Amino acid sequence: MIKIGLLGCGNVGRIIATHAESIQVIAVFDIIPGRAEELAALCHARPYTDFDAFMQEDFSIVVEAASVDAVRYYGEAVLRSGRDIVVLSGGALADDEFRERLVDVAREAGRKIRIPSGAITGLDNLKIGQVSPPRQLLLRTTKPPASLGMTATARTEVFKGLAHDCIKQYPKNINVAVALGLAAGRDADVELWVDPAAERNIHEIFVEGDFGDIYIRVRNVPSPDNPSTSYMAALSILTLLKNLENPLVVGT
Ligand SMILES: NC(=O)C1=CN([C@@H]2O[C@H](COP(=O)(O)OP(=O)(O)OC[C@H]3O[C@@H](n4cnc5c(N)ncnc54)[C@H](OP(=O)(O)O)[C@@H]3O)[C@@H](O)[C@H]2O)C=CC1
Ligand SMILES: O=C([O-])CC(=O)C(=O)O
Repeated sequence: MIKIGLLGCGNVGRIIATHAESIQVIAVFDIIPGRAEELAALCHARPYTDFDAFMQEDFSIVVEAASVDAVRYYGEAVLRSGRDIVVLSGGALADDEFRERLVDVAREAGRKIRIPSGAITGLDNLKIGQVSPPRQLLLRTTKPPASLGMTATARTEVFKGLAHDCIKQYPKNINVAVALGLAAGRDADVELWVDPAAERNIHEIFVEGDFGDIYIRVRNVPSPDNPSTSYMAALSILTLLKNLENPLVVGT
């Protein structure tokens, strides 16, 4: 069974801890002591609020479900310790300098940085963009206003521009756009909308290239404890972990 260290004991952390069937959560880390203790009790792990102490535990992979800042603070140390890292807050990698350094560290350490598909689908074959760059790569995301901590009486566009700029303004809401760009090999265009009539987090992906064109619409159920995070994101991590040691690899 894969032994994991869980970095972040919020909404996604809780779902992972309560569905840990093909994995063993050894240790959990959060800046808030009560959250770490509560989650540790759920999955019989040990709780930590001190990162260095957390890293002394016996796990082979760290699952980050915390924040863009957490990836920046701890990503390098995880890789240098000889562990892989699953990064859900992939927005951290929108910063070219940081991403290149992290990839260099991973290469030197012989480890992997794994970006799950998270709250969208289609990342597998969007990687064809690395071979044949797409002419269009657009993510249109629509969320209930409360997800972004705002109120609105009508459908409103709150951001239009590039993913690497959008993530600076909305680090808890648009990690998906950065993942999309990392897969396709170019920064994605983003439209971020709030809609008081929206009951789901909707991600629409538009791609056009030499291969033809793609339209994907994902209508995600918000997570029980954090409406800005779709439930699919936690399922995506659980699936990634379940397949880590499977010799049969499906998808590009
Ligand atoms: N790529 C994708 O498709 C998706 C990415 N995400 C991202 O995944 C992450 C986790 O989501 P979710 O579980 O819903 O978020 P939550 O806010 O519910 O949980 C995150 C937890 O991590 C803690 N935390 C934040 N920063 C640090 C840090 N530096 N060190 C230790 N603990 C920290 C938070 O504490 P505090 O509350 O005090 O900040 C909180 O307890 C978010 O960044 C989210 O944006 C989510 C969905 C999809
Ligand atoms: O990408 C993110 O940060 C979160 C998101 O949009 C979702 O969960 O639907």
